[in-house]
Amino acid sequence: MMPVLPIQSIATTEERLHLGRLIVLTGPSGVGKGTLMRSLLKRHPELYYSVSVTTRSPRPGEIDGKDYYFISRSKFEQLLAEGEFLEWAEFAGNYYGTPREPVLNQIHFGKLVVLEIELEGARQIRASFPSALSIFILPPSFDELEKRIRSRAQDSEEAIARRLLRAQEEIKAANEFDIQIVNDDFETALNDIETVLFK
Ligand SMILES: Nc1nc2c(ncn2[C@@H]2O[C@H](COP(=O)(O)OP(=O)(O)O)[C@@H](O)[C@H]2O)c(=O)[nH]1
Ligand SMILES: Nc1ncnc2c1ncn2[C@@H]1O[C@H](COP(=O)(O)OP(=O)(O)O)[C@@H](O)[C@H]1O
Repeated sequence: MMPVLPIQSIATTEERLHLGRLIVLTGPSGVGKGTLMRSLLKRHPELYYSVSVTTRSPRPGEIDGKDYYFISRSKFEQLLAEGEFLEWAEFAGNYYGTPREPVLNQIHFGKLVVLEIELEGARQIRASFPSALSIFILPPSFDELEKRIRSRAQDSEEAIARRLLRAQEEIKAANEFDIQIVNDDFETALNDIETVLFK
């Protein structure tokens, strides 16, 4: 049997990353990142989706440990101080972060790891891991983006307004990322992502 070594003793963070691949999916809130991600995972169960930590309250139907790890602000700040996040950001009044170790371990074992994160976090990943592949999802129009956020009907009017304001800024950053995909027709966008990842 192969001896099981702690990952930390095998390689540095950057060396570990070169053994697998890190994919970043970003774009404004409501553009369809989560829906695309769920379909992608159904079609490709071999992908590893990194479950984020957040201080936002769970929405109806969301499951702790599956959609997010829901934690308090003070716990988040403690984890942050302990260096437990690969990246993190404050978005619409809440903290979000990617747990470091599970992601690095999966990459080390050769998995394709996918992060679905907002702009600031995506920028941090680009800066710390230049070998990561980043995909920016664009809406067909701003009006359509607003419709999608409203149709979800799970956020307060204030939260919707904050997301829309932020979305305008985020869309301007699309060109910073390796690939831009417009999520107009859902199947087409999903196929485009698959082409980037697997072909
Ligand atoms: N930086 C960062 N952003 C995250 C993380 N997890 C989720 N997000 C982003 O935070 C934003 C808000 O997420 P959420 O509250 O679930 O709302 P929704 O994506 O609009 O449904 C989205 O743009 C997510 O992609 C994370 O770990 N780090
Ligand atoms: N291509 C599409 N056409 C129409 N509606 C879409 C499309 N993609 C996603 N949606 C819808 O838009 C809303 C926001 O999608 P969601 O995945 O929650 O976005 P995000 O994770 O980027 O915030 C959902 O109601 C979803 O069903």
